[in-house]
Amino acid sequence: MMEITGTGIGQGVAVGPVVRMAERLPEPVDRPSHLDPEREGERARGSLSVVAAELANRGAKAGGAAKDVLEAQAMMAEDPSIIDEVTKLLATGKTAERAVYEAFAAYRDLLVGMGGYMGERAADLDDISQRVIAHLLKLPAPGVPNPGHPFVLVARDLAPADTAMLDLDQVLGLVTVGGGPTSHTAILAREKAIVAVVGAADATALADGDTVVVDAAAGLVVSTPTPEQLADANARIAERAALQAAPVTPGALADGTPVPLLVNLGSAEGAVEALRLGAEGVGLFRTEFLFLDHNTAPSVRDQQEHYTKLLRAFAGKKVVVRVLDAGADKPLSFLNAAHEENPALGLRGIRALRHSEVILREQLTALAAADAATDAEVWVMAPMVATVEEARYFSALAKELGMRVAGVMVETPSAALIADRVLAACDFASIGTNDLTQYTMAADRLLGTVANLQDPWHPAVLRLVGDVGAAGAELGKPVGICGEAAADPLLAVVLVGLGATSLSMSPSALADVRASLARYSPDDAKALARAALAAEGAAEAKRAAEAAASEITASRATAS
Ligand SMILES: C=C(OP(=O)(O)O)C(=O)O
Ligand SMILES: [Mg+2]
Repeated sequence: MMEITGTGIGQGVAVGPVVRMAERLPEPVDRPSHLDPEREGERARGSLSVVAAELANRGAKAGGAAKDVLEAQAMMAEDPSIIDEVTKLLATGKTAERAVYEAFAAYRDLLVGMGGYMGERAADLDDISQRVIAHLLKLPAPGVPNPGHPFVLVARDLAPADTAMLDLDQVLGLVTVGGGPTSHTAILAREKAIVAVVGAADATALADGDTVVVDAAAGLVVSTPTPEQLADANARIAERAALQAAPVTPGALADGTPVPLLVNLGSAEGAVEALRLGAEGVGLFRTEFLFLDHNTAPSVRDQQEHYTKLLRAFAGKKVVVRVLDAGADKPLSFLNAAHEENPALGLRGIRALRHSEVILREQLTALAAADAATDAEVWVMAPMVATVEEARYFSALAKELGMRVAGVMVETPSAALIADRVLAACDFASIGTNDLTQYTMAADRLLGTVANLQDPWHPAVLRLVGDVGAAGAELGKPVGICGEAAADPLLAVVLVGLGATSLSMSPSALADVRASLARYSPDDAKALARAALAAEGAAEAKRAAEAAASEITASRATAS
């Protein structure tokens, strides 16, 4: 038995055999081959066609959009001009591995030079090149493995594209060595309800085939568990399944005070599942995920189409759309391609949009058009606001372009500290606890090494949330929470006690948070908030809230 600690994502538990993600291959050494070019040519062509067949096969199995992508990749692997280039390189005495590497690299540079749609295919070529070289070297193909049975994926880290493509029938759980709790890998894992532990530095010790229990609620990975641990994990899996099957009701405290439960979405695709789980609307639509792999600004028409699809799905419900949040962990080259030493403190969010106002205007125009054509209640908000002047600027522009309700995200300590003035300049605030924690604690949300500091339970963060809540109550303006903190069932109650009027989270967290809110009255929530606020640190705040919660439950048990 071995226990590995990390940051758990969500409350789930998974049990299964480990399959490790193969590391990226090193560049093949440029040394003369000891085979003749004909023999090397046979090796290269053989591996190219095996990889092409594999990709086509995977495409056929996957269906949908993945099928088109994989089939296009399969064709690239057997492109005659690539094979010609490889043959030419082999004639100079290179090995098949090196020739494949160089031919794909040259083709890749050509595509990058063309830019636009062609440029975007460069990463696909890298992937093929890696696969062919792996086949030549008889090594496992890099990327997400496909062992043909359900497994727990262990990886150094996962690209957002890899996370987005995971086959959830096969991947029971995810353990990454790197990554913080609010990295986008973690956010996507949460959105897809993958049981995950990230920032598990010692996960490098896990080997293929080891049975592990991934306990996200405890932030633990247990390898070769005891029979008792296994039985306990399986019982918890069954318990959670029962909770997920409980009836979906609107979010409310024990006395019936409504706390609307909204969802964070990155694309319209998640709408059906979110509604099934009881989403009362969308509290954060992250528009940048639609455009992360584009290197030009999306057209107004394309955007309008995306937004219309989303708004239609949520007809009659509130949908809060965030304008593009580029920079730092969400790079968008068309908004800011400049190198920055500290991108989290750089030209990002509303700052980048102001710098390229035409992109912001186009986005608001597309959104207003989608709003006019549908029946959802659309609110729009700006990310990374740090000044009252930015709030005023955004609100005025949004209204000028036809939006009815415009607000800001409170993600910087400055916006929280003068929330009364920020809120006076717009219609609502939505607290992004991921960035607010990053900036309050001065701890990069992408860095596993400082993950222990990225804890929204920290009383410094909670105090800022309380300040925003108080300003909202004073001005009669809504204060939502859309950072991952809202997905923690007990912290959600604390946030309501601090003045949050709605909570937005990944759909997979709705059932846990709904059940938790229903256990406490508004006064209870305030008591939990007071207990957490008075603590010394994050861990103490959590323990204080847990103690206050137990007391409330105990006093209720004696009263009844
Ligand atoms: C919700 C937030 O925005 P994102 O995670 O997309 O930066 C946040 O910062 O809490
Ligand atoms: Mg943010």
